[in-house]
Amino acid sequence: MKTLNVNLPGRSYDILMERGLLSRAGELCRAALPKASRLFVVTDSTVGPLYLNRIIPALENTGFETAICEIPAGEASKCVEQLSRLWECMMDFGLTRTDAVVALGGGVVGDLAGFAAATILRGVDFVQIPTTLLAQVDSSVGGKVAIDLQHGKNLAGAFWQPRLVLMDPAVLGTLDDKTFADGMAEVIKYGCIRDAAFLFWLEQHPSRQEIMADIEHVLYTCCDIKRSVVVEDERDTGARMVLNFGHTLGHAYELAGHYQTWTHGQAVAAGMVKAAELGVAMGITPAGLPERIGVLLGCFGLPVFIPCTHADYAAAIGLDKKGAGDSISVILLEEAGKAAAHLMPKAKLLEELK
Ligand SMILES: NC(=O)c1ccc[n+]([C@@H]2O[C@H](COP(=O)([O-])OP(=O)(O)OC[C@H]3O[C@@H](n4cnc5c(N)ncnc54)[C@H](O)[C@@H]3O)[C@@H](O)[C@H]2O)c1
Ligand SMILES: O=C(O)C(=O)C[C@@H](O)[C@H](O)[C@H](O)COP(=O)(O)O
Ligand SMILES: [Zn+2]
Repeated sequence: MKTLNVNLPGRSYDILMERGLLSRAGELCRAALPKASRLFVVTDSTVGPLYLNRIIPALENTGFETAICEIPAGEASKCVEQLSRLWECMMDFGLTRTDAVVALGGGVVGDLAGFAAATILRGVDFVQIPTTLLAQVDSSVGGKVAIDLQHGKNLAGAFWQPRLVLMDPAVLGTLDDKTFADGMAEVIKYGCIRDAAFLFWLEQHPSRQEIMADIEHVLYTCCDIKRSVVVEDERDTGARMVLNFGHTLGHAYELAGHYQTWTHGQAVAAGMVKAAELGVAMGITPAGLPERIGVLLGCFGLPVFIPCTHADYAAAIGLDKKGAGDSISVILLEEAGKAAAHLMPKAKLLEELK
């Protein structure tokens, strides 16, 4: 089993990766949650029918009492109505402060269940069991939990670290190609921002089949980068901002498509290419890098361009959490494998996007 530790003071936790780990969820949750007797399992309408029959017996066989809450699959569930439904169901179940929440699903389930855990009874423990590639390489690690508001993406949330992250790469076998590709957008992001050798390795393995043949290497590399960045800057005030490469513009594309036309992974893909082009125009990113990233994204069927109005760009820039007054930190590539935040006036960024 591969293990990484997210070493944060008072809330350090392990990320465990191994094929077949789902069946060992009971013993592993028991070790991480010694005081818990009840586990509130949140999943979605696609993942539940696929994997609950393995998780629930594993949890109950180690003495946990469980309740299940299934949300409709999809981004629309990252909303205040589903959050409130989870809160009420947790109270129906009799959840106490020593109990815990289990998020079994993709980034939507993890973000929503994590925020419910952060807020119910002023905070209970939670465990992430990510089932998409995106959730395994990114959203299950680092403690950003949130829901979307009508104004925009992830606008109500918290920093609330899980007690344990359990990754079973075997579950990726049931993903459709489009959802697998969404995860590849974030995988490619890690190569762009922190690891030129990994970016090169991805270029030598440009298909789902080749990635899956070495999936433990991919999960470990991405989670190790995320772990190191989060440990340096848990609250996203400096170093962590590089994880947002492609996201300011990506969130604009998600907003422009009302969170239905473009998935998060697709929007981030196009956002990374646009941010790289912006970097070239500003003399920060080497020429040719946007095309290089675009070719790799294209190998997985990800979009390299998404049309967006000036008004949608303006709205997303105004809501971006990297904003400070009239300025915003824009994440640009200084070379392949090296990203940095550049503070600039929001008006100048908007001008550059014209
Ligand atoms: N918290 C963070 O740090 C962070 C990081 C990146 C993304 N996110 C958020 O994550 C969300 C996107 O996550 P996502 O791409 O996992 O989307 P998702 O959770 O909507 O999952 C995508 C689809 O795959 C299905 N699915 C999940 N696991 C499956 C499996 N093993 N087999 C078959 N189908 C499966 C789901 O039911 C859903 O229909 C966005 O809301 C994004 O903002 C958060
Ligand atoms: O963990 C982070 O930090 C990230 O920025 C990871 C992103 O991939 C993720 O999409 C995150 O949810 C974006 O957060 P936000 O602060 O831009 O809402
Ligand atoms: Zn993201």
